[in-house]
Amino acid sequence: YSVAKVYSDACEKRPQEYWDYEQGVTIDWGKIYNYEIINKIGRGKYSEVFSGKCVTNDKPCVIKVLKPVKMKKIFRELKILTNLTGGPNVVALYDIVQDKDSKIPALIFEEVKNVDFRTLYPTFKLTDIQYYFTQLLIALDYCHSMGIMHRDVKPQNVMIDPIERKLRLIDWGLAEFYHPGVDYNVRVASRYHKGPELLVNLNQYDYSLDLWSVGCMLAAIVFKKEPFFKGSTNPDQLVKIAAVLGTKEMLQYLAKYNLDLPSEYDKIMKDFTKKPWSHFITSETTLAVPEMVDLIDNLLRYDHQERLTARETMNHTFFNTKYD
Ligand SMILES: CN1CCn2c1nc1c(Br)c(Br)c(Br)c(Br)c12
Ligand code: NA
Repeated sequence: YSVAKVYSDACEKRPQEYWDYEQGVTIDWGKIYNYEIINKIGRGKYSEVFSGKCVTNDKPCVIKVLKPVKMKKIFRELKILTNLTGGPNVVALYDIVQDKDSKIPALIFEEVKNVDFRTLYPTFKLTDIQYYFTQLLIALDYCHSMGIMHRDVKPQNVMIDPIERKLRLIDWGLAEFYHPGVDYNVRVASRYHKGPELLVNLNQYDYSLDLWSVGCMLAAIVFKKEPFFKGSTNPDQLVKIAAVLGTKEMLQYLAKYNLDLPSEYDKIMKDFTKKPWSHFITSETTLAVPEMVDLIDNLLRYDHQERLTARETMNHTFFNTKYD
């Protein structure tokens, strides 16, 4: 049994209609003809994404056309977006429209002039990491305080416009409301950013899952290894984590929660010694200052209960140190 260290009552202290998306959502549908598609900018498992224009005010927008999935999942994303929109560094939802014949909903968002992380991150100095990760943590502390886990934090879902120094957390399609004691689906997040809890079927996870993903993002930037844990399959993802955090430590983690190592690991798990973070420091990793290494060490913990919360992370010495 595991309960979130913070914000465990965020949903129960709000009215049922705040978090209960099962009973459907009253959608105030906008007009699809108010929006023009300009071109396709992305496609995912659950959606196709286009740059667009709002014809009433000539403002650029992003149009996320949902692929036909269960209405329950659509209701969940809509409820979460309407609860969070307007919150700090959460992508703003402008409108919800429906394609007449296909009935498929499309979400209209504010546009972020995003620069791809593979291009942007290598340019980061310590001051940029301090600035942008503070903005990301503000978004995460906000959604966690609103009783919502994002569950898909990764560079592809963090839009950054370096000109305006604007950051927006996007893609709330896997986000979920947190209730203590609920067993959640472990098939969430994207492989390289999946927390150990998802890989050992610890279903009663919480907001701290998102902080594992933040740790993965920081380690990849600072140790110049994108992604930091690169599993070829979900089971291999845990092997890659154990190769760094240690196998003995993993077994101690499993024992604490009375979990057995799922059988798919029998043939692939090896007996790894825990690596000190100094193992990843080279003459190239100039960003790996002691405060950053300590921060990563306090995020990349097997045990989700040991990880820093979003608020604790923002208050870590790394963010309060002046680097020239
Ligand atoms: C695949 N790409 C590239 C840029 N970009 C993509 N998906 C986006 C979504 Br969903 C939103 Br909402 C916003 Br805002 C931006 Br910008 C997006
Ligand atoms: Na989105």
